[in-house]
Amino acid sequence: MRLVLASSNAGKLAELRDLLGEGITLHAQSEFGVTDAEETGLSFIENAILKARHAARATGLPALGDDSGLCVDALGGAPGLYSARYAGRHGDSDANIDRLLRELEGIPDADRSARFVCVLALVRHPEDPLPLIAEGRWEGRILQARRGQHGFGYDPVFFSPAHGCSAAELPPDIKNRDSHRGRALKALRTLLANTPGIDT
Ligand SMILES: O=P(O)(O)OP(=O)(O)OP(=O)(O)OC[C@H]1O[C@@H](n2cnc3c(O)ncnc32)[C@H](O)[C@@H]1O
Ligand SMILES: [Mg+2]
Repeated sequence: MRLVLASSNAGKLAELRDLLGEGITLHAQSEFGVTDAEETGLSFIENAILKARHAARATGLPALGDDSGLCVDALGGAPGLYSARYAGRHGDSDANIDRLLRELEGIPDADRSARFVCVLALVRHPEDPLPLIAEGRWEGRILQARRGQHGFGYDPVFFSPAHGCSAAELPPDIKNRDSHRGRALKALRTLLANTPGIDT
């Protein structure tokens, strides 16, 4: 199955390519010159569907949208949907992390709980009335300072109690097994296996 990934995030593309494996050939939307969709949704689900439909329309291929983000309890769930542009410039992870650490200054570890959320939406064509939707979450807390070199985005400040380290200290295969994206993709694979008419 050929699929276009409705994302311009290289970190996501690398992880989803590893996770999808051989059955599915994943094309980055940039290969078709597709520009980013306007993320006007008020939920991760709406944005994931909107991105997938946009890429399916532009390429004529089935499309996979990934809308994800970091939700911090002490910030009422922020940065959430706005994780990519939390500091004002889209995709500037360093500035985003700096702002996050500033907002949490003085907050003790016990009150820095957070979770990563990833929603995947697969549409067979732009008007698909039944997109396949899968969600994954990863519970953790925000560190006081960056740790680790792996991954992307907020990984250096996301501490996973289940692993005893930050997401950026995890080797890619362990992160892919246990992360919000890994969990969402596992759920999507189950949906795909039980959906007639989609060959993977
Ligand atoms: O919309 P697309 O083109 O997919 O790319 P994007 O980077 O804008 O992606 P989102 O709108 O879904 O925003 C996701 C934000 O959450 C962050 N994020 C998502 N998954 C992450 C992960 O596994 N590790 C660290 N940060 C992550 C990422 O850095 C972005 O800042
Ligand atoms: Mg985005």
